[in-house]
Amino acid sequence: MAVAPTMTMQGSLAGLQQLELPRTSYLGSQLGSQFRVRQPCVKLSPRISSLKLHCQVSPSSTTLPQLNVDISGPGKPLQPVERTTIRLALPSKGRMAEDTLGLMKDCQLSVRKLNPRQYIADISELKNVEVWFQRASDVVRKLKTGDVDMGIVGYDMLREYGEDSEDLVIVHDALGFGECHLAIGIPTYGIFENINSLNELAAMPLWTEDRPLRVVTGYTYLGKKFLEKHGFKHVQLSTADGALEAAPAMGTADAILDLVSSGTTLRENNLKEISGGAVLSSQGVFVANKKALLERKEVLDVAHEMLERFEAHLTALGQFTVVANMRGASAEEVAERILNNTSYPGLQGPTVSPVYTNEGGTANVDYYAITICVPKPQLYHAVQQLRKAGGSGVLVSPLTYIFDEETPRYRQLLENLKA
Ligand SMILES: Nc1ncnc2c1ncn2[C@@H]1O[C@H](COP(=O)(O)OP(=O)(O)OP(=O)(O)O)[C@@H](O)[C@H]1O
Ligand SMILES: O=P(O)(O)OC[C@H]1O[C@H](OP(=O)(O)OP(=O)(O)O)[C@H](O)[C@@H]1O
Repeated sequence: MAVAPTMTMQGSLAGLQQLELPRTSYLGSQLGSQFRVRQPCVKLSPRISSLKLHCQVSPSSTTLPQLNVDISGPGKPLQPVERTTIRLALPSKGRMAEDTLGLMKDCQLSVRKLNPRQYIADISELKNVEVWFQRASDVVRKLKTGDVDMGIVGYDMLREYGEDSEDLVIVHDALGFGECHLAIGIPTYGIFENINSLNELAAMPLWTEDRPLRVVTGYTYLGKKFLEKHGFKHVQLSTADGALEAAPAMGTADAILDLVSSGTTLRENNLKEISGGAVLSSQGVFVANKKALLERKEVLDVAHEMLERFEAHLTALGQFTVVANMRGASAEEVAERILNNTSYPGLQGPTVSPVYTNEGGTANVDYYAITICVPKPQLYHAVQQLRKAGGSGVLVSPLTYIFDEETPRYRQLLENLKA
């Protein structure tokens, strides 16, 4: 992809209050070339003296070029134009994109892209919500600036690009996909053969100002903080976009700092993890811009609804409803038998209800139906316990959603917003 030179518009912005860049507009006539603009709308201060437009263009490309707008001059920072729509940013590619859309679908949130080439979609169940597909790093950046209100991203990316910003607040911290950890990897051979902990790595006399420990990583913010905190004095961090595991064998780095999931990539490249070398554990998280939640009730309401749907689905994952009939003297007696003889009483306790038969149209108080909820690995054990306690006709069905009372996560969110 060819990179176009930076273009600068100077001196023409004297009285310009607002520059509208609708998604579909072309700035061709002004710039002498055609650019489709992503940034929907920005407001400029009249004190701004120059506008720089950088972009990547490929005449043959079918994808939309990215346009970044930098403002120079003594102007005030850009203020996003007030908008009434609620923006949700989702990862545009890779495993996180697929898993995120899978979660949304499982929660009955249908993300509809009007056109596969577009970066925007809607959700039929959530009116007034715009979905913007972005690279993970941009999801975080745009959450920070308030250009989007909510987003889903890996916790690793949130920490790396969020840079501990107070403008971001986690609404759900465990979406159940993208599970991995960020860790140091060093060679299993050569001078590292007997190095098995971070302390041992830091204490190697080899590292000096002239010959620092060279670490290649996509996580320079987290990596720098982590290594400094653990007493590394002479470190040189470099970045690469992928295949970091090749760097030590190529001789371009001593160690890597990258994501590990199964550990296969490390192993197959003769690298190992070391004790104390894990920076953080990560999985998909649901994040929001704090100001948007505090100042726009409609954003908080949508975040609440999405949180409830996520919780209901994730709590139910791997749980089964078990229904059995049981003879008994009374509902209380049956409930007591369940509580005393089984390990799975249900959410608050067993549901016990009388079974009505056709005989004479009266309640047959001898039989009760009981309902409990059991995690998948314990299913067979639970059925055995129920049978022992007198249960028969046991029916098992998977649970789709568990909507509990107000979720602890929502209470926590409200607390965090007060802080
Ligand atoms: N091996 C893995 N197992 C599980 N989750 C992973 C793994 N590798 C990465 N992830 C998670 O998926 C996210 C995206 O990783 P992936 O490698 O798919 O992105 P990418 O396509 O390289 O991203 P981009 O190019 O947009 O920066 C990571 O930030 C992390 O949260
Ligand atoms: O422990 P493992 O299960 O082997 O996974 C770890 C690998 O997964 C990620 O790469 P990915 O497969 O996303 O490719 P990438 O290097 O292009 O990001 C990560 O960067 C590691 O290389």
